[in-house]
Amino acid sequence: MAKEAGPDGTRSRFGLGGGAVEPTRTGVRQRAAGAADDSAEPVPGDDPGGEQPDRPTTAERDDPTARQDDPAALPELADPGWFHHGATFAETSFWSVARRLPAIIREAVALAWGVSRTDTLAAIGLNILAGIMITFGLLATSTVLRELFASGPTPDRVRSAAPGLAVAALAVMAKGGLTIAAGWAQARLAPQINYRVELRLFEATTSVDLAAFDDAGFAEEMDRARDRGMTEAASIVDDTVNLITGVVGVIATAAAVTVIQPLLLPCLLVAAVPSAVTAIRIARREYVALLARITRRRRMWMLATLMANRLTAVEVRTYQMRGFLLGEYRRVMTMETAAQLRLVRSQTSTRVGGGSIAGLATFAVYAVLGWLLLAGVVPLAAAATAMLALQAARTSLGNTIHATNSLYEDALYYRDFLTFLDRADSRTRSSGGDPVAGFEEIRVEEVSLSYPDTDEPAVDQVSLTVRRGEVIALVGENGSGKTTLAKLLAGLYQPTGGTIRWDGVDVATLDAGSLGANVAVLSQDWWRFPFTARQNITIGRYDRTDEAGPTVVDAAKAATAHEMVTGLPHGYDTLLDRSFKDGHDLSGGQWQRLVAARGLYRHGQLLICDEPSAALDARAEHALFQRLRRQPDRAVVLITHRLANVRHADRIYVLRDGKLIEEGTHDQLVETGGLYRELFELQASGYAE
Ligand SMILES: Nc1ncnc2c1ncn2[C@@H]1O[C@H](COP(=O)(O)OP(=O)(O)OP(=O)(O)O)[C@@H](O)[C@H]1O
Repeated sequence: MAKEAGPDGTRSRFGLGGGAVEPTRTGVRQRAAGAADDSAEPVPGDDPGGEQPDRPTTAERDDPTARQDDPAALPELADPGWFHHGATFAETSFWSVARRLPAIIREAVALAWGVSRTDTLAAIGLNILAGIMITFGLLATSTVLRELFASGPTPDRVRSAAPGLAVAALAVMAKGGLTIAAGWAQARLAPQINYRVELRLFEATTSVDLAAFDDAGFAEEMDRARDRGMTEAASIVDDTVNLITGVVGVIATAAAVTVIQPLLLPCLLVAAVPSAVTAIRIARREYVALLARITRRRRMWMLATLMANRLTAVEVRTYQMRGFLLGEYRRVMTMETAAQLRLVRSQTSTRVGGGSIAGLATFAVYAVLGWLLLAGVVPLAAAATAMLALQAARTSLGNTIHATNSLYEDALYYRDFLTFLDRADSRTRSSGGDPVAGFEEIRVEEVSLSYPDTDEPAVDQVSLTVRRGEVIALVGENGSGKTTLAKLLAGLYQPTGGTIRWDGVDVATLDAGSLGANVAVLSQDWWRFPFTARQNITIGRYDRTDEAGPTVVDAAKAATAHEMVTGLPHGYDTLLDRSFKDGHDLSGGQWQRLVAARGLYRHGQLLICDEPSAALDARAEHALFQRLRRQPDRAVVLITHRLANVRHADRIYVLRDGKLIEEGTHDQLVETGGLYRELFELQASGYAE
């Protein structure tokens, strides 16, 4: 564990904290003085290079600045989330790899078969044929040597060796040609697999329930699947073909060796085992180390994105955050680099140990061969061919071990991808349920929602009614639950309590897709989609073919975006992304007009507007709210802190701490007195003064 001074010259926690540095079976862990012994916590398997996250002491947790200057002290990174992967450690032993290998190979072949049968057959079949050529070549070489070492005049010996020589040359040529053809098929598989797998990942990420994104574990798994898991699909197929090629090579040479001298076969195996064990240990360490470092790596990516991003560039400069961000980055990097150095050190010692044993084994093999030669058990020509065969076998064995090693390692990452897909599937609402064409009335009955890992519900037993043709408003202070309630109404979240009914039918029994098709949301957290202005408006109904709903221009006009868009260099076809050539950007308010146009173009029967005018100027805001007035064919749910805009709502619901505390028209609520009146008068007083 690194104990040296940090980049800013301060001493590490181990020098300052007064706690004991506690060696564990798996490395070194800090035990703070007076802190409870945490040795009861699970310490998974064999940790490469002592990869244990440091945990903050109670005092450090209470005072986040306590370890501020300490490069090894990153309390936020001490999240022991990776302990959840404890089971993985148990599954990475040598024997469990050996047991899992057939299943991995089956999976890889099925993956390849799924994208192209021809290429799969060619990649495997041609490599097997190439292997057979090795046996032919070796046996022909043996014949050639036997003829050459025979007694008689040289020209006669050469003449007798010529047919064998021709067969050996043909075998080499055939092997070369077959290997190239197999390589072509193998190379063709990779892009096809990548295409299939990437598509599968994004099909999953775009279909999971929104709630999954509130779960940090899910986000981490998604990052792991994207970062490594997804890209390993093509690798495991590649590794499998290489493994098959290697095994075929070993069998081919073993067959030749058996013909020459069967006693040499066990020697081959003895020489292979140490290398195989070493390679698998190294792969295992690498993977386990990555698991342990994943939180830190995500933190680094996040910081890297903040420092190299056009969207954050302004704030980074205006708040002069450069020093802070670089400091944070250095702190994480210091830990990350130390972890990598520890890994490299432990990998090297494993390699040294394994390499020495492998060297001894090879020496033993050559000694046995020499003894057989001296004892006259094998003639010279056979011994010479055996040397060649052993050399070829060693190469094939080396390739086999390398392929096994890569296959095993890549399969661990690929399993992350598969695990993520399973997790995503379990968090995706299954399609089905009754289709829904619209509604007359939506009833929210005693609905609650608690976010994961929170104590208080964000929405707490709320009941309300939205009817077609009405405008209702949700009002309340920050964090009172308005947006959460709106997301529940939009079907983006499933209530953790209570029921939402569309015309008396529980939405849980309705088809989620057709329910969503009736909803349009002008979200508070809108995104600047890097497409053209037209696409930015139509993206919410990109496949609309009928005349239902406004045209692009009508929607843009209603949102006071039309003139702004026509003023762009290419009008509606202007690309709104400055990071591409001819790309353009808009002001915050201009973007919000476009977002409003997007919502109006979508033409949902239920239109939810969450702070739709926060960035709009007075004229644009006025125009937008005129448009959001009562319309017979749809219901509008308005969320805004500008209470003047909700005066005309049919009903105003006032929320506090997730609970519904007031309900009525503007006049009724002002008349009754309460939070609404207080907030309204506060705003009105600003204008009156
Ligand atoms: N994704 C989330 N995960 C966990 N808690 C959340 C999440 N989103 C919101 N919350 C919490 O739920 C509560 C209600 O948040 P919500 O966004 O619904 O409030 P709001 O009334 O819309 O606030 P504002 O007026 O600031 O937009 C808050 O305490 C907030 O911290």
